[in-house]
Amino acid sequence: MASTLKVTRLPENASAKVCKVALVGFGTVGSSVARLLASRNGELPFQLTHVYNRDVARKKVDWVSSDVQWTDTFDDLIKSDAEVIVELVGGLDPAYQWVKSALLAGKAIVTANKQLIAHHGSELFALARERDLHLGFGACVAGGVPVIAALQDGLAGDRLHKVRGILNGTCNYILTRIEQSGASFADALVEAQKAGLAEADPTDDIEGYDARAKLVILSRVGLNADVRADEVQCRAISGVQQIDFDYAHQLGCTIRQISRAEKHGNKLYASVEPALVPQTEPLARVAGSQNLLVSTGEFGGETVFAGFGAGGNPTAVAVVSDLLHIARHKPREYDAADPARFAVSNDFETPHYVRFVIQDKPGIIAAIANVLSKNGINIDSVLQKPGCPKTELPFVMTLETCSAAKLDNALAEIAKLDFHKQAPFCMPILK
Ligand SMILES: NC(=O)C1=CN([C@@H]2O[C@H](COP(=O)(O)OP(=O)(O)OC[C@H]3O[C@@H](n4cnc5c(N)ncnc54)[C@H](OP(=O)(O)O)[C@@H]3O)[C@@H](O)[C@H]2O)C=CC1
Ligand SMILES: N[C@@H](CC=O)C(=O)O
Repeated sequence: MASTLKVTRLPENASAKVCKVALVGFGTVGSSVARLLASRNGELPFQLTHVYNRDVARKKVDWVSSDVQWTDTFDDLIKSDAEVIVELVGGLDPAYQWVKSALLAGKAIVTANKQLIAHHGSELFALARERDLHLGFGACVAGGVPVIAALQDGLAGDRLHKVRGILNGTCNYILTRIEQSGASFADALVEAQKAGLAEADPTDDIEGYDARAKLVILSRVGLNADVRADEVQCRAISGVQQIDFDYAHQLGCTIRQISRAEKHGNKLYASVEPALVPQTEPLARVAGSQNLLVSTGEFGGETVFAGFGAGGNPTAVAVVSDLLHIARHKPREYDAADPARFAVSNDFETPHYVRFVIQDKPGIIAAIANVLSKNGINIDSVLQKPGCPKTELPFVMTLETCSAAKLDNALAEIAKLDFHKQAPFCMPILK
């Protein structure tokens, strides 16, 4: 059956049909949305009516139409005739209260706030549904890459059971800068902040909380699994050192922050952590602030989505696309069915990479091997770069497939041995 393509054109007197939009937050994304709307003035059916920000006077710019009202009183928006409130402030407080009060006042919402949707999505979707209002959140995951729409609509015909991806542009930027030019972690983070990629508090990026919120949203939308963010284990990328890239390359791999969720029976296996990725995988070729998501379905197999996952302009595209969706469509049910509650585990079975930094002496490998073997874990290889100082010697063991929980137990015991100069650093190796 041929599929149909609906082409929407604005009528000549488009102003009669414009949708009034108020922006909440005029930072990286908010100002990029305003810029995009100004640049496409006349092409898009929107009129920007308000810009809200704290201490708004310092935010004013001359390229925004003089009709726009700049305010630092949120209530002005609630009382206004704006039909859509675009929340681009971030965080839970006061964004949650603002979005809720806007829905209660009959305003549609578009947000890029993944923490808000991960933590309060169920309640806000229910409220929007009850009031027949849109709640667009396409910008919450993967910036300009339309993964929410793709999982929700494009792949709705499949039964998805796994999503795996690079969901944080800041971490990917930092890791590729360390890998490609030997930049320090701190310098690469400052660059990511200057480029408008990082969260207001970059701990969210580095510790994995940003990617975790995105994974929770994807689990809900793609896997129909309802899990809480605090149930998903995160490990920071700050433990990754230049030497890990050297060893990873020797193993035919690179290192990326990987977010993954897999349904097995009534359990959702989920984690966000740095991992070794074989160079042959599409995930290994993702550079800078790009994101990539691989979804796996029972019928359609693997589907890959990639593009810029952070930054003002790509995210503004996702926001404006949600606005267009609102302008073009009636509100619709977000969930075909409410997602089911899943127990969460991080106990993936994978091969692992463990880096030790030790004060050298005889018997170290034997001592480590002894603990591993007691825990039923098999060593695959031992790598040691020549020429490192014996007083602070880094070497790596790769381990055959074993449970993450079993390895954690073994490493807790190994960490008590007396030769460590740094705590052992462990990453899964993706299969
Ligand atoms: N940057 C990106 O690449 C992406 C960001 N997002 C999400 O978009 C949202 C906005 O991010 P981004 O634009 O980068 O963040 P910014 O920090 O650049 O912008 C946030 C804006 O909101 C204002 N603001 C923050 N808190 C308050 C408050 N309590 N009252 C009034 N104004 C407030 C800030 O004002 P002030 O200047 O005073 O701090 C700032 O202008 C976040 O939810 C983020 O996770 C999503 C995808 C990509
Ligand atoms: N800080 C986030 C911004 C986009 O969501 C990231 O780096 O991916």
